[in-house]
Amino acid sequence: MSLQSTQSGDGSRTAPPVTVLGVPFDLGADRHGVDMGPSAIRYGGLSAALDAAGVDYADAGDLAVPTLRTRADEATDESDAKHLDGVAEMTETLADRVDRALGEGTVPLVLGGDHSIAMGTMRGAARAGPLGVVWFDAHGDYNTPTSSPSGNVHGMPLAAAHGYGDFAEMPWATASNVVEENTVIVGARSLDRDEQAVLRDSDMSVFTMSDIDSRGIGPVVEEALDIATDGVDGVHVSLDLDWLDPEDAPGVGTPVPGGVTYREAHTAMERVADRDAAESALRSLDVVEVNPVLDTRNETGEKAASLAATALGKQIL
Ligand SMILES: NC(=[NH2+])NCCC[C@H](N)C(=O)O
Ligand SMILES: [Mn+2]
Ligand SMILES: [Mn+2]
Repeated sequence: MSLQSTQSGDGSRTAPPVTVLGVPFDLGADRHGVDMGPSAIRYGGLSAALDAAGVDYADAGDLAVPTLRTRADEATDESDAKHLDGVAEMTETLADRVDRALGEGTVPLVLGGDHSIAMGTMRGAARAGPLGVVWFDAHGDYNTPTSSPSGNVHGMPLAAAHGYGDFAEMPWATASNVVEENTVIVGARSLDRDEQAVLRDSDMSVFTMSDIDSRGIGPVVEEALDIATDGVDGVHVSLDLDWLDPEDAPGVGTPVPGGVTYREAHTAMERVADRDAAESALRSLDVVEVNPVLDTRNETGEKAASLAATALGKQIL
């Protein structure tokens, strides 16, 4: 199976094609509406942006996953993490679909949905071999059912992928080829107390907003990519739209003031694209947490579309 981009006869690089997968999933979060994220990103100009980037893509439509709406009549489960059975079903479905997209020689671009969908993307992508992760997020998403203050699984996907804590007993949730040393969180500014302790002691790297303030977005993302790609042959990039400042991206369920600007986010995605052009580093990408119900005229959906295209090579000139 070839995951690498191909080298054309004249020596120029041809980027691998992209499979767009919508995952209208919201069982990992409290705020209704994030299930409409894939529609909002598509309506926000995704295909035009990918065309402008010269990306060869196919939109595979939306995956069939359970949602708050389809489960409205069901009693909520009593566990510390809400809707874990629904998350398990989504994870399995998405992992298989991502695996298939990779097997076809494409890079999956997964549109969320709340951030728990990254469990499925990483589980699928990691089947192809050891995987680094760059997690652009206001949050650490390193809670467990025991430590979570909310019980919302969108605050847990990184811990789940690593099989950390309670997740050690949930093999369905883990992505065993995700390498902890190659896992990097960028732009964190809202960490729960237990998350702080775990992240400090772990082999992961965390660049906070204050690192970005003092060093600048470009150098921070370059170092994050160095760490994530070191010794592995692919990275998963996960872009939570709440990474951006709520002034720039209001359509998210858990906004945190003090985030990166839209321009800084583009710079970050440009660095991802540059690294991919040089090293074929990008195995998979997900763009999550866009909630059009909370948005202003689909501003966040449009920005998500544009940022995704930039990560896949769209340039200004
Ligand atoms: N992907 C996200 N937006 N996660 C938000 C998590 C918020 C908080 N840390 C929690 O566990 O509930
Ligand atoms: Mn997140
Ligand atoms: Mn977040």
